[in-house]
Amino acid sequence: MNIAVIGTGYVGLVSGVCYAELGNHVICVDKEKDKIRVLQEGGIPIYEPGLKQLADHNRELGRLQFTFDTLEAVRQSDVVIIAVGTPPGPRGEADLQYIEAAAREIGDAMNGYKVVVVKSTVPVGTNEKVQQIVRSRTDQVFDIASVPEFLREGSAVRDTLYPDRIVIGAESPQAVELLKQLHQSLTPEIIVTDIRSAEMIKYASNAFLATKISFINEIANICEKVGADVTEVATGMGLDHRIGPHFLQAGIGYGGSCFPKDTKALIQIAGNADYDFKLLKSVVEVNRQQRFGIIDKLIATIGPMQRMEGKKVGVWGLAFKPDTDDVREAPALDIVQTLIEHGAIPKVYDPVAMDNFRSVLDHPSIHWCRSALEAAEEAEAICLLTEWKEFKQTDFKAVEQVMLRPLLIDGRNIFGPQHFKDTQFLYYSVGRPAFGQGHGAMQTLMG
Ligand SMILES: NC(=O)c1ccc[n+]([C@@H]2O[C@H](COP(=O)([O-])OP(=O)(O)OC[C@H]3O[C@@H](n4cnc5c(N)ncnc54)[C@H](O)[C@@H]3O)[C@@H](O)[C@H]2O)c1
Ligand SMILES: O=c1ccn([C@@H]2O[C@H](COP(=O)(O)OP(=O)(O)O[C@H]3O[C@H](CO)[C@@H](O)[C@H](O)[C@H]3O)[C@@H](O)[C@H]2O)c(=O)[nH]1
Repeated sequence: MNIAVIGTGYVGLVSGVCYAELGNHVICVDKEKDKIRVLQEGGIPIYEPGLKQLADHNRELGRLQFTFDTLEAVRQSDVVIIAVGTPPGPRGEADLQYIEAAAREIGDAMNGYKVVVVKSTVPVGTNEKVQQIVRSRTDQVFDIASVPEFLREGSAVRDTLYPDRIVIGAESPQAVELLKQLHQSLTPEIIVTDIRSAEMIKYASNAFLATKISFINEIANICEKVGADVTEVATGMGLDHRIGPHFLQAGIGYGGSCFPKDTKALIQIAGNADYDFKLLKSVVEVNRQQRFGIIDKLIATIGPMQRMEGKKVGVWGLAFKPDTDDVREAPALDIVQTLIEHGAIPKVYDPVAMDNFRSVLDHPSIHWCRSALEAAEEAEAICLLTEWKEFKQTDFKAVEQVMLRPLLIDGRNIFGPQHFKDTQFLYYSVGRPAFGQGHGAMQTLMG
């Protein structure tokens, strides 16, 4: 099949590469010329494990191309996939300007029957809007379909090649048939729905996962007060098949380009339909507060924020999750900002997200470090915000030597007591008892 993908970001690029891997001819389009130039020269503009090898392989086979010429790409294709961004507008609603522009460009390029697929996450009714826009600019016959994307950054290639399910929202049997053919080798779990339900499945899935995270984070907060361990609680809950073990990892809450924006967009979608989505509003509020639990623990150990002036605090991890360079809505942005506001000196380190972080939050107080150890030097505390594998292998005896005070506040619960048994470390995490020297401090925290 000949496929054009409009928008070569995290979703468009991974999807394009994977569709090529299935044997299709794919041409990926983007407006950002620098991005396309990097891709045309054999590079990959994002950090995503396994993507470069797969892209190289398909480039060599001549099945994968990159262009900024939408007209040319659409004309060569039977299926046109829209994967542009749908960022949050001022009230949290999805901003559809990129979707609408892409629809206009596709309409202008139509030269025969095509299926136009919306893969971007869009509010219910958007596919109909795309259909109207394309229709208003061409007499050619075409069909529209919603095929929402469920990949996660950091495991995007695997998620795309081995998805739990494919959702096809379409009315036309011809479009359904073509899209079933395109996806049939990926999974037997292909569900065909009406377009509006497909659009809703995406938001409902993300909102549900976000709810699980905020739920376990509230349980963690209660565990801290009553002296229970949230990791034991989550294990015990997760063994019930009706609950399942996934997305019960307590910590500083969810970030990223999807959960924060999609939960707020669904609240707006509900509001526009005159429905007050109270549960989801609480999920968002719990998540907003959760990241500041790190700051509360710093205060409980180092002292009030007024006393943070000039104190160095190591920050391990800036990306919103490991194995990505994406910092969109990363908890680290709020935490580093709060440290700066109180006069502290954040010494930050991330294996891949340093440049992206600096492009969003640059400040003279921030020390940009080349290693986790450098970020720990002369620090009063380390805040671990992203569970990168390299942090799990830390030699804490070496880290202890370079810190002013061996204190680790782990926002992702990645360590156990054995990591600190031969050290002077005081260790805090989320929803678990403290280990090490400072049990007294934990009692203070628990009030
Ligand atoms: N990032 C994820 O993990 C993920 C997963 C599932 C779904 N989604 C959804 O997929 C969509 C895309 O997300 P993303 O993270 O890939 O966004 P992104 O910002 O990484 O990429 C979007 C790309 O579209 C390009 N673009 C915008 N208008 C264009 C146009 N008219 N023609 C060509 N290119 C254009 C931009 O330059 C950008 O490179 C969003 O709706 C998002 O909610 C994202
Ligand atoms: O138990 C958990 C699981 C995740 N997280 C956090 O939740 C956020 C999102 O993580 P994850 O879902 O793994 O990454 P995303 O790439 O944001 O993927 C989500 O958002 C995508 C965009 O819509 C969807 O396609 C995916 O299905 C959905 O999982 C990250 O900050 C994680 O640290 C937790 O705090 N606890």
